[in-house]
Amino acid sequence: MLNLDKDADYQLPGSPFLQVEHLTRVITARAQKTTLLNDITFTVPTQSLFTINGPSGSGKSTLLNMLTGIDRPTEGSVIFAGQELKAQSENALARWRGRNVGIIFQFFQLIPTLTAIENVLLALELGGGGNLPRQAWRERAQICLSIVDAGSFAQRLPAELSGGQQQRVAIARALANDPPVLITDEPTGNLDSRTAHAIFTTLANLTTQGKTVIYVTHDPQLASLAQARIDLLDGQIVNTHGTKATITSRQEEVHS
Ligand SMILES: Nc1ncnc2c1ncn2[C@@H]1O[C@H](COP(=O)(O)OP(=O)(O)OP(=O)(O)O)[C@@H](O)[C@H]1O
Repeated sequence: MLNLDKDADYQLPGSPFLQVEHLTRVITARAQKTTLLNDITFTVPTQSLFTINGPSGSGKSTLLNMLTGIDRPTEGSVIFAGQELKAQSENALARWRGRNVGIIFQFFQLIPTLTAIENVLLALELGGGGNLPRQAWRERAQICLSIVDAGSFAQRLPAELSGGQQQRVAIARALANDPPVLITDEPTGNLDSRTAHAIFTTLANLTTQGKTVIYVTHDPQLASLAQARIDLLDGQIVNTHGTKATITSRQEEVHS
């Protein structure tokens, strides 16, 4: 199990929270090899909002699955708060994910028969309650909803909420166990542009509360609002901003 050391250097804003080194993912099917990711190297600064941007098919989801330990690299490594992910067993990775990573999806994936606060409480139940005693969970769930301006929706079912409101509840759910990092896959892809910007701002504000947010999007305009980002194309990094990364196609180190 990965235990985060609250005093370690990676907790300082701007230091690397996540390091991805020479990551390659190759799939072999019927004797044919397909390279989905090719020699990806970058770092995500602690307490930043970091975007991974690229068009459909560029490798964003493949990369996310490596960052969350759902899939394993063919070569290279993912170093999360100083510890390499692939060194752990599947069970240990699943437990680690439950405690350390809040995941937010494009289609919210709230349980339709549970109210907003019950959805957050379920995350506490599944994630062990973030080291809080059970009697403190309801208060914690309400705080998480309030942090993302969803406190007044606590007793509503998902069907009684707009898309943006549902996504706020989903962010509250991701915060429930107080993970240091939130990973979001096209969280605004299903929302109109005004709501998308509001959700982006909400996620960006969480960096001031100690969270590192990794935000995957195909929207270059939203991506450009982030403090740091990489742009992917055909499984390679083609552009980078605000972080140390290697542009694969040119094979050069960039410090910006
Ligand atoms: N299991 C697989 N077998 C073969 N090819 C795959 C597999 N998974 C993904 N791919 C291919 O790898 C490339 C990257 O896919 P990926 O889903 O990571 O892209 P993406 O940027 O997330 O796209 P989108 O924005 O449409 O979700 C695509 O060309 C896809 O067809």
